[in-house]
Parts: sequence; structure tokens; C-alpha cells
Amino acid sequence: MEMISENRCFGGVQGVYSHESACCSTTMTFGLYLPPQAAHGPVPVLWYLSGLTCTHENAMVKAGAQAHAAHAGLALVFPDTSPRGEGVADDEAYDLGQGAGFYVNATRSPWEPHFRMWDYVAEELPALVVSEFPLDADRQAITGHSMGGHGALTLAIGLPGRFASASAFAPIAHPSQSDWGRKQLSAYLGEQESTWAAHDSVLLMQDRGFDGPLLVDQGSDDQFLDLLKPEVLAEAMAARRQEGAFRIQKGYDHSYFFISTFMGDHVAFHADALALS
Ligand SMILES: N[C@@H](CCC(=O)N[C@@H](CSC=O)C(=O)NCC(=O)O)C(=O)O
Repeated sequence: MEMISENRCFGGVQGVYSHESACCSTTMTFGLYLPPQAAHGPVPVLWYLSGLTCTHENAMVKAGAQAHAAHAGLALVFPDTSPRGEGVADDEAYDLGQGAGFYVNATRSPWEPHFRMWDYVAEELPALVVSEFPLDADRQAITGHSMGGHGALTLAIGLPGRFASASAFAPIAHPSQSDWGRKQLSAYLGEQESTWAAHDSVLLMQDRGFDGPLLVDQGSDDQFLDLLKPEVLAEAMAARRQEGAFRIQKGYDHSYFFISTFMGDHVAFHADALALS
């Protein structure tokens, strides 16, 4: 692992690191925030998965999460959204290929050799950060935005017992029935839709739900509402009697102004589930 930068931030350290990923067969970059409490021992971890077009950097510099994490004593991890590099497949559309990994393990050419973002976020990066930083692997939570909200919800439901709590900002809730999903899942996984079910929050919620508290925030003025399909997720949560809350935030759009407004609520929600408050 190589340190790219480390900056003092709210009494802790915001770092950026790169490493050779065996999983993605390329160099991957991630951000990691250690709160001041990490100087005294391992701290719990909140994963933040980002959306389409993002790198590790967008949320790190725009979500305003570090002040809240420092207050709660939580570390933050900001993974990239896809493998990158010259030898890595890409598409000219912003919503496929580099910057649009959709948190799945691709099984189709030309994506399959590098696009293994499920395994990267579920296995390889957790093992790396726990070995390199003072993090408590037994206390983890996950959140994300849009494509990253989809990733946070599907990983949380797909890995029972891993995350104490899950949350999402404007998640792509029902990708198997959305233009933000059908194109990507068929490209990465093939046309057989049964293979998509493990990567659709609504279908997972209908099937089994999440084994912890869940918080979802959705702006009423989000420009991508038709693609996100929040109402179907809200219905599925209610039908499942899923512990948690689905909130419509009046007047908010899809931007990081929305995310930064409610980030404090999400960090406090996870701190509570991780027994930090
Ligand atoms: N370029 C596209 C949409 C790009 C966009 O809005 N990306 C969002 C995530 S959308 C779902 O995953 C984002 O987080 N952008 C980065 C940022 O810093 O805001 C278009 O214009 O339609």
C-alpha cells in the first residue's frame, strides 16, 4: 500500500492511499478518515459508497462527513467506484465502465477481468484496511449515494451479520427495472435476469430484508426520481416491516448539498447502532 496524502482533519487524519488490487487486477485508490479516537485504539468503521462518475474523492471532499465522524469516533472509508487504468475496459457513456462499477462482480467480456467491485468492497479492501489501520472489524456500518446507495443496501442485505446498520442517500433502488441498472447489469452479468436479483435492493427487501436498522433519505426534487424508484423501496420496506425509516426530504435534489445536509443524521444513526452514543 502506498500513501498518497495525509491531512489533519477535525483532530484526526484524512488519508488517500493506493494499492495493487488482486481482485480488480489494477491499482486502486481509496480515502480513509481516522478520527482522533483512533490514537487510543481500534475504532468502528462506516463505509461510504459513491455514485456514478465519482472517484474516492467526491464524498471525501463534498459530503462533510469527517466532522461528524470525529465527534462520534468513527472511521470512514471511501472506496473508488470502479477499477481504472489504461488496460481496463471502459465505455464512452458516463454510466457504464470506469466510474460505474455498480458494485457487482462482472462475468461478461470485456468487463470480467477487472470489474469485481462486490468482492473488492466486501472482501479485499476490508482485509487491507483492517490490517493497516486501527479499525474494529467487528463494528462496521455502511452507507452510500445513488449507485453507491444501491451498493450499500445490496451489500448490507447480501452479507448478513457484517454491518450493524445501513443507510442510503437517494439509492438506485430497483436497478432491474430502471435505465440505471438494466443496461449495466446486462453488460456486467449477462441477459439472464435471475442473476441480477442479488443486486436489486427492492427484490432483496421483498425476499429477506436487512437484519439491522436501515435509514433512507430521498430528496423530493431529485432530478433522477424516475431512475431511482424510491417509492417501490418504501413499499417493500413497509411490506417487510423493515426496522428503520424512509424519509422524503422536501425540496432537496440529487447533489452533495443534499447529502451534506443529512450526513450528520446518518453518522449519528450509525453511531447509535454501533453503540457509540
Ligand atoms: N453526469 C450525469 C450524472 C452524474 C451524477 O449526477 N453523478 C452523481 C451520482 S448519480 C448516481 O449514481 C454524483 O455523485 N456525482 C458526483 C458529484 O460530485 O456530484 C448526468 O449529468 O446526467
